[in-house]
Amino acid sequence: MKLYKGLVAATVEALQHIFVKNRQADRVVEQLLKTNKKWGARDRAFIAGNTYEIVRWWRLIKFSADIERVSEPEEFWKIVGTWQIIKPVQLKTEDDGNLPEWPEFEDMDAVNILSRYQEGLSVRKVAQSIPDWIDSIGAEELGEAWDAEIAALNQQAPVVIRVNTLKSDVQTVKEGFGEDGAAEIANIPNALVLKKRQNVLNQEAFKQGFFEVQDAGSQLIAPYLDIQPGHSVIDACAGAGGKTLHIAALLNNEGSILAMDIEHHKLLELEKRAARNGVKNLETMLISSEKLIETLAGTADRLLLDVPCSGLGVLRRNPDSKWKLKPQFLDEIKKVQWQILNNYSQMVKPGGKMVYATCSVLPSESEDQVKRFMKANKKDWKFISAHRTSAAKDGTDGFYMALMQRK
Ligand SMILES: C[S@@+](CC[C@H](N)C(=O)[O-])C[C@H]1O[C@@H](n2cnc3c(N)ncnc32)[C@H](O)[C@@H]1O
Repeated sequence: MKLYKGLVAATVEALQHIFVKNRQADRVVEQLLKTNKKWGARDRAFIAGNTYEIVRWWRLIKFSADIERVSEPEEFWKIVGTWQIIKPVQLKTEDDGNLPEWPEFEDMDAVNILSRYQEGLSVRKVAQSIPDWIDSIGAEELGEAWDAEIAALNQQAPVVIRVNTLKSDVQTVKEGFGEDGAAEIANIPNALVLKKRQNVLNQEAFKQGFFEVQDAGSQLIAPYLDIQPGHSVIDACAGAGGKTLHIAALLNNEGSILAMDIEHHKLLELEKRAARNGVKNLETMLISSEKLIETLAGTADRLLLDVPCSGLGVLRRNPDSKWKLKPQFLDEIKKVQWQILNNYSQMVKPGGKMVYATCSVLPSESEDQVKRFMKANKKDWKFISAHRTSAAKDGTDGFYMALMQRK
C-alpha cells in the first residue's frame, strides 16, 4: 500500500501515546480513530494494523533500526519507516518495502536495516520481540515448549465470537455473516470464527446482544464450572463480564449470578453488557473489604475465580503488555492470586464446585497455585481436573482452568 503522510503521522502519534505516555494500545487506537471521522476503512485499517504490529515487533524493529531508546518524534518516524522496510519479509505481505522520499525518512538505509533484521532473527528474544526477563521466565517455566508458544503468541489472533443463546442461535448468527463469513469451531458449541477481519461492534446483531466477542479458549472456562440452570453462581473476579455473560447463557436465566470485582467501572460496564444480552438474574457487588467475602461463606453452588494475572496467555490481543509488564508486578500478582484462592473459596457450599482460571502460560500463576492450594486443603477440597489451552497447539489464547469440589 502506498504510504500517505497523514496516516504515518497518525501512527507515529499513536506510538508516542503508547510508549511515551504509557497508555494502553487498544484505547489509544480507539480514541484516535474516533476523533478522526474523515478516515475511510482502509485508512483506519492502516493505522490500527501498523500500530499493533509495530507494538508487537517493537524490539525487533528497534534492533533493525539500530535505535536503542525511542523518545523523540523523529525516532518514532524512523521506527515506522523501518517497519515498512521489514514488514514484507516479517509478515510475508506483498508490500514493496520502499520508502517515499520524505525528509523524515532521510538517511534510512534499507540494505543495512534488512541486514540487521536478519541478524536479529537469530536471537530468540529479539526475533520474538520480548524483554529479556519474559524470555528467561518463559524458558524456565515452559522449557522446550516456550519456542513454539511465544512464536504463536506473536501471531495476530482471529476474531472469534460467542453466540448468546439467551437471544439467538448459532445458525441465525452464522447466516447473518453471509455465506462463508463465519465458521463453527469443533467442540466449542457456540463459537464462530470470522473468515475476514471486521469491526463487529457496529453490527446490528451485536447491538441486539446476539453475540459477544470472546476467544475460543476463553469460551471453555464457564462450561468447565459444570453449571446447571437453577444454580447460584458467584463470579468473583468478573471484570467487565466476558465470562459472566457466558455463565448467564448457561444458566438460561434460571438461578442467580453474583458478579464481583474490586473495580467499580468494570461492574458498570458489565451491567450495560448484561442488559444488552438479556440477562435477568444478575447482581453486581463491589468488593470493598475481605469481610464481605466472609458474609457470603457457603452460598455458592459454583464459584469462578478468573484471577488477575500477567496476561502472558493473551499477548496476541494485547501485545503492549509485553512492554508494560514488570517482574515486580508478576511477584505481587501471584500473592493476590493466592490470597483470592485461599479466601474466596469459602464462598462455595459443601458439595459445590470452583474453577480457578488464568490467562497466563506460566505454571507459577496457574498449576503451581492450585497444587499449593490442594496440598494445604486436601481435607476440605477434592481436585477434579485441569485443562490448558495453547496458542501453539490449539490456535487459541493461552488459558488455564482447574476444577475443584468442596467436600
Ligand atoms: C482476568 S480479569 C477478569 C476478566 C473477566 N472475568 C472476563 O472474563 O472478562 C481479573 C479481574 O480481577 C479483578 N481483581 C483484582 N484483584 C481482585 C480481588 N482482590 N478480588 C476480586 N477481583 C479482583 C480485576 O479488577 C479484574 O477485573
